Amino acid sequence: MPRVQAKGIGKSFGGQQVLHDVDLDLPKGAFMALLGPSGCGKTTLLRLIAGLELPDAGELRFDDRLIASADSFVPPEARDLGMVFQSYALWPNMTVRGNVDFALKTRRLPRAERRERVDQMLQAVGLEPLAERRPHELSGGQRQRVALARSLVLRPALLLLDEPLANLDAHLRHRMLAEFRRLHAATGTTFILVTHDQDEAMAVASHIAVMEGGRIQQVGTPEDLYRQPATAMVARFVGHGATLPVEVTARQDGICTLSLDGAAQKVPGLQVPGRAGPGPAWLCLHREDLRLSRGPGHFRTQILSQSFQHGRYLTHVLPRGIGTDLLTLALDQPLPAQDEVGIDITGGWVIAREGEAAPLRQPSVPATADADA
Ligand SMILES: Nc1ncnc2c1ncn2[C@@H]1O[C@H](COP(=O)(O)OP(=O)(O)OP(=O)(O)O)[C@@H](O)[C@H]1O
Repeated sequence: MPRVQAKGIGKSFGGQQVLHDVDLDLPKGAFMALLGPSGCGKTTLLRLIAGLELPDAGELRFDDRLIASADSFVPPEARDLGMVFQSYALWPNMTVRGNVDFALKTRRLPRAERRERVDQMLQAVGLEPLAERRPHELSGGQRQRVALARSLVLRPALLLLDEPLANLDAHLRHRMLAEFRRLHAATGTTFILVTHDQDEAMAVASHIAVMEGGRIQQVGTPEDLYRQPATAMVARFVGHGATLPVEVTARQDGICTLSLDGAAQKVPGLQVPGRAGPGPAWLCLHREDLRLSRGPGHFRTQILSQSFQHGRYLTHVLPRGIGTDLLTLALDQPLPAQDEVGIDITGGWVIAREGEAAPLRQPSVPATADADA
């Protein structure tokens, strides 16, 4: 279970730089999600870790071992890793058992040991009853489990998962996420999952690296990213957040005093935890930081739409004259669209506005509990 470290990784394709100075430090046994919008460089970073691409700059290490740099390269087959793709790439003419057994066979393991390992793996992913079926006789979720079993049967130190659930429906995705968590805990293998779906990343990962435009924006636990985003991009991307432009007037003991920055409304004297000193800042909000006010509230908003979900009315409102982000509240009652309502701010997190231009460079990743196990 290697610690995976990337330092200053750069990568271009035909003159287009797709990774810029990427630093990553992944503790042993972690479950990391590489999360970001389409085209931000997640798959390229994963392929570099796999050895399917070469970095133009920087270094990649597994523990203290140099795996790739401008002038050294350990080939994929010598990296002790498994990889699962969106397309499961199973052998269509082989049974489930045959697919899982195949790599062990090519490694010339004794028959009895192979049988035992395949049986264990099929049991672990719940495919024992389907062992003699061929891929075309399986559902998408079952095929995905064969692909997982086939990678894990080799007992790799590192498992790389590239959008492995993209072809599954929402129900199956949920079940497979639970399966990933269980297999991660049972095997102790370090997992790296590429996804553009923040709910998926939050559901499984012990650590998340948020990427945009080929750069790492922030690395941290799901809680870190949700409660203390480092940039406005992270604040908006993770946990369906929103940001309002504010002016911080003072900061003491981690509490910022601020006024909302709208032309139409000035709300001085709000106090919210955060990291920004005096000057322009973003107030990062989630729905639990907002409350419908009985009076004018901290600021006025216009109701744009409501939908009924999970027993509550999800209500999207547009602040009057403050920023451009829509805010979402979960209310117990329906309200007419176009109505103007006051909102109170009850929580949130404040970051400097220049934080957008200068993402955190050297993210520090707390070790997992079993990091050195
Ligand atoms: N082999 C290649 N040749 C040229 N350009 C490439 C190559 N691989 C990736 N790119 C470009 O690099 C950028 C990053 O691609 P990458 O696949 O890493 O993004 P991603 O974040 O995984 O996106 P998605 O979620 O859509 O898969 C994109 O602009 C893509 O077009």
